[in-house]
Amino acid sequence: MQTFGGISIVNAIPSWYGSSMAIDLKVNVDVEEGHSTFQSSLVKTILDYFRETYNIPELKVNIRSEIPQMSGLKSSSAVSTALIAAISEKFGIEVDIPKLSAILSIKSGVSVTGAYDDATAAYYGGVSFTYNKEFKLIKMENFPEDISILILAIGNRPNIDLKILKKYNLLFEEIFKIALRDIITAMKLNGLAIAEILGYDKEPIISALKNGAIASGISGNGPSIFALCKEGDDGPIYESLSKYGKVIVTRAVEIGDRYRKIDNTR
Ligand SMILES: Nc1ncnc2c1ncn2[C@@H]1O[C@H](COP(=O)(O)OP(=O)(O)O)[C@@H](O)[C@H]1O
Ligand SMILES: O=C(O)C1=C[C@@H](OP(=O)(O)O)[C@@H](O)[C@H](O)C1
Repeated sequence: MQTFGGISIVNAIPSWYGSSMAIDLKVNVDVEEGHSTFQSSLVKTILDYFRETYNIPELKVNIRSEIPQMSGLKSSSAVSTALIAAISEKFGIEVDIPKLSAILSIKSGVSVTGAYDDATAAYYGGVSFTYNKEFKLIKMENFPEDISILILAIGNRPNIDLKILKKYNLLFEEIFKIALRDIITAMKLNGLAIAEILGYDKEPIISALKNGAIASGISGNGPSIFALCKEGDDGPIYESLSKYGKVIVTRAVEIGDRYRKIDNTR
């Protein structure tokens, strides 16, 4: 089963309201009967849930991922929705895939709110707007087509105290309201606020903005940085971000792209 990584529009930790967009970094997960030697805490929690609830046999899990881990690019939600989808398809079990992903992400300790915003975007594609406290999908829409997305992909997030974000609930609830009508302004405000609050180096962000980015900031809890620009304007931004590390140029994934790709192979 294929799902997608993503970048943040609004981080859901402060106010439970979150928004995330799917990008073209793919995760593919398949399962077969057998035994896995190593399982991350997230994978183990999902397998245990299905064994205990539906009495399925032991499974070997094969994960192929283009998403750097511990980087704020939604690796955990992409892996968890893809694994839940692969298991439910193999055994004909009907579940709400993004909701179960959120519940088991909290249980396994990899997520604070369950990241239902990330799970819906990872699974359906497009841009999600959610209220994670109630696993409520407020709306989904597509990202503007003529925007390029650059990512300074930085992995191995340092140990940061995420509880501090809760103090800023009113600010992020306001950013979420802005996101409902203006995704790009909200991404910029959210990305800058997260950088300030969590104490990340703002130099690459400032440099991207000076070189023509219409928005730049931290994705998720960081440390990865995104920059957006009009298609064709990416050259100077790419150069400026490259001074700090590996830059990925990617595109937004539209709602239902996964199904269109499957259809194309027929
Ligand atoms: N490619 C992967 N394979 C197995 N488990 C993964 C993978 N990516 C994420 N996870 C699980 O999710 C947890 C959190 O991953 P992380 O990369 O921090 O996610 P995010 O970028 O969504 O914050 C990891 O500690 C691991 O348990
Ligand atoms: O743990 C959580 O509930 C969340 C973690 C963040 O994402 P990352 O895990 O990608 O940092 C955030 O953007 C998301 O809205 C909610």
